[in-house]
Amino acid sequence: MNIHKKDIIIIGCGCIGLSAGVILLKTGDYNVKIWAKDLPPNTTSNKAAALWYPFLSEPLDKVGRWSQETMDYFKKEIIPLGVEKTGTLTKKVYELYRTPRAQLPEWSPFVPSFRRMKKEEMLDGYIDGFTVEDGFVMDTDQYMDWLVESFKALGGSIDQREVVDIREPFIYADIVINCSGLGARELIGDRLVYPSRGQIIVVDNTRDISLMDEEDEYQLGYVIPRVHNSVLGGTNQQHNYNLEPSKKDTEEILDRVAKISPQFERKNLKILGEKVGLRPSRYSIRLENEFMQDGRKLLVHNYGHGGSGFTVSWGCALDTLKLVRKGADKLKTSNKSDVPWYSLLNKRRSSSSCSFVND
Ligand SMILES: Cc1cc2nc3c(=O)[nH]c(=O)nc-3n(C[C@H](O)[C@H](O)[C@H](O)COP(=O)(O)OP(=O)(O)OC[C@H]3O[C@@H](n4cnc5c(N)ncnc54)[C@H](O)[C@@H]3O)c2cc1C
Ligand SMILES: CC(C)CC(=O)C(=O)O
Repeated sequence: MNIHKKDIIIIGCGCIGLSAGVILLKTGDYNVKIWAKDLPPNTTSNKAAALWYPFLSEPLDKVGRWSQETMDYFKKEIIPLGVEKTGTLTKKVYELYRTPRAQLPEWSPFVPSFRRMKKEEMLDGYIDGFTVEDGFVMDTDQYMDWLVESFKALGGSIDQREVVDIREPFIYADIVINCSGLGARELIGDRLVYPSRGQIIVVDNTRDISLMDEEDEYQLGYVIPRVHNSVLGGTNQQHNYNLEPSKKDTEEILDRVAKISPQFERKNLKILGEKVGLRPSRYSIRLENEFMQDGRKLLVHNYGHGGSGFTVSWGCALDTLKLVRKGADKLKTSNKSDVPWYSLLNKRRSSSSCSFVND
């Protein structure tokens, strides 16, 4: 531990916490520890498809910028390392519609390669669609393992521990980054974050393009070919905490992808497994500073990424670094005469729970 560097504790070891940790460590200015209740492969992140595609996350202008910054980061820092190392493949992304779409996705101006699909690219039964020529897809477990390895190689350390009181990590560090995903509901009492249950089916590899029929944002039909297998999806069931795969959902997903193209009919597929994850949904991704203990401690919130955690991860990590730099300069130094803050713990417990500021 280098005493000239500021200590930072990140709560959360999903794609958001790990990406933030890598960016902070790359500056050389911080000692960074991750504290997390669940580690890969037992995080929501590990249940993702995962495709670069902004989905179920707001605000769309910021999601557009974060998605483009993430795409740039993947192109410069991850794709060149090779698919064997990171499990990441560049992938054309197609979104198909059976009805005409007047409205382009609001994030599209931020993605130069975004365009409407040409007639000749359409599949039977579809009359409109969009494509992103330079998207990418990750074999999620392999990518998460690479993220953990990268974080540790930069000097980061990971403690598997649950944080019951948000004030606890501040005993050890003046700066804490809250990347707790859905856990923010309990950790800081943010009832605005809620689960959107997603179920996927892992199958033997299919044809080499990503296809999504998003006619209905709750009953999704998508096929995402990855390095070692393909993912079929999906569901979007709000406020549903069930982590067990549902037979009914599997059947309905198989029916939906069969409608995309006959090649995805059940008889042509070999099912390898099913996964369920609870997307940390929120009306708006929370990425902001909160000063604690009379301005002596800095809590940076980075949670609520819904269906886009991987798609915005590096853009949000770069903004987290900006927030840390901005916030650290404003921190009041604790002087000796101060009452040690943890002696307020009991007093504090009798007052209202941790408040949080809406965006
Ligand atoms: C089926 C499915 C498919 C998806 N597909 C895609 C996709 O194709 N592309 C895409 O971009 N996104 C996709 N997503 C969304 C993506 O998975 C999420 O947005 C992302 O995983 C959120 O990352 P996170 O790090 O915030 O959360 P998580 O991965 O849930 O990590 C949260 C971490 O915080 C820890 N934690 C929480 N509370 C506490 C506490 N009190 N104390 C200590 N630790 C705590 C947890 O243990 C965990 O380590 C998909 C999601 C699902 C479910
Ligand atoms: C292909 C994507 C729409 C999948 C996704 O982001 C999700 O299911 O959350």
